[in-house]
Amino acid sequence: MTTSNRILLGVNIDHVATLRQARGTRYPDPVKAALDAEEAGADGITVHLREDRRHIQERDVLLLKDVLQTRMNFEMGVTEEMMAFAERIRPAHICLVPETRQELTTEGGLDVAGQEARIKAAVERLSKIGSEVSLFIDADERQIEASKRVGAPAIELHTGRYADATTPTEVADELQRIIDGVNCGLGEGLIVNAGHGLHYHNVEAVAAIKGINELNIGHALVAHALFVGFKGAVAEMKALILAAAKA
Ligand SMILES: CC(=O)[C@@H](O)[C@H](O)COP(=O)(O)O
Ligand SMILES: NCC(=O)COP(=O)(O)O
Repeated sequence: MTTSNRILLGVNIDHVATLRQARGTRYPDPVKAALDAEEAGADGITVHLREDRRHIQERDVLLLKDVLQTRMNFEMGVTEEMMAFAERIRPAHICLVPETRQELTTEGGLDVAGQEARIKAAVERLSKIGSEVSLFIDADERQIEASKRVGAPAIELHTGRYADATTPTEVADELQRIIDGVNCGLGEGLIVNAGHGLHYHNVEAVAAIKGINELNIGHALVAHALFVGFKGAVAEMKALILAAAKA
């Protein structure tokens, strides 16, 4: 079981593309944001190519594939279209996420336990191209154990409920759920990542959980970048999570 306090920052650049798509312009370019993020200390770049293409486009992923110095974490729904695209791109990491067109954002984790055969087949197929496959799931023992059974080497725990919690009791309960999930995942021998809805005011408690490998953060970084620039936003977040992990 890993109890290292080294923690990685995966920078999600989806919402740089959201701004571009809002006007159909060429700017801001998520590829430029990715390169700035790397210069500012990002350990990897996360992109979610949604079925509805509301932010990231194929063009972005193809360019990133050629220019990234770190590694790509490619988030995708479990569809034939995305499986074929991933096989073409061969990203270092693939995170399988649940997806619906109507949702405002990724509202819950992938139901691995409810569709083990389908997810197992996807994990096996994507592992063949050399990608490390992770499953974006709720911090729920049933889902974590199912993730292990389907052969995924990694999981990413959905921190959205923690981020949305409003009362101190709710926040404490949701944080405890994540802590239990991390320990359960590590106990199963999985690499445990976490993300969604993390920002400058709620990230430290999650970064302080021993054994978390990587936090994927996007929306808050893009928002803060409006005021301090993308490099500044990434550097601030990186400093915050490293300090919390060491404390
Ligand atoms: C899976 C995940 O948590 C991120 O990809 C996030 O979903 C990106 O933002 P949107 O959900 O707004 O597309
Ligand atoms: N997988 C979570 C992610 O990549 C970033 O989510 P958010 O910080 O944009 O909510």
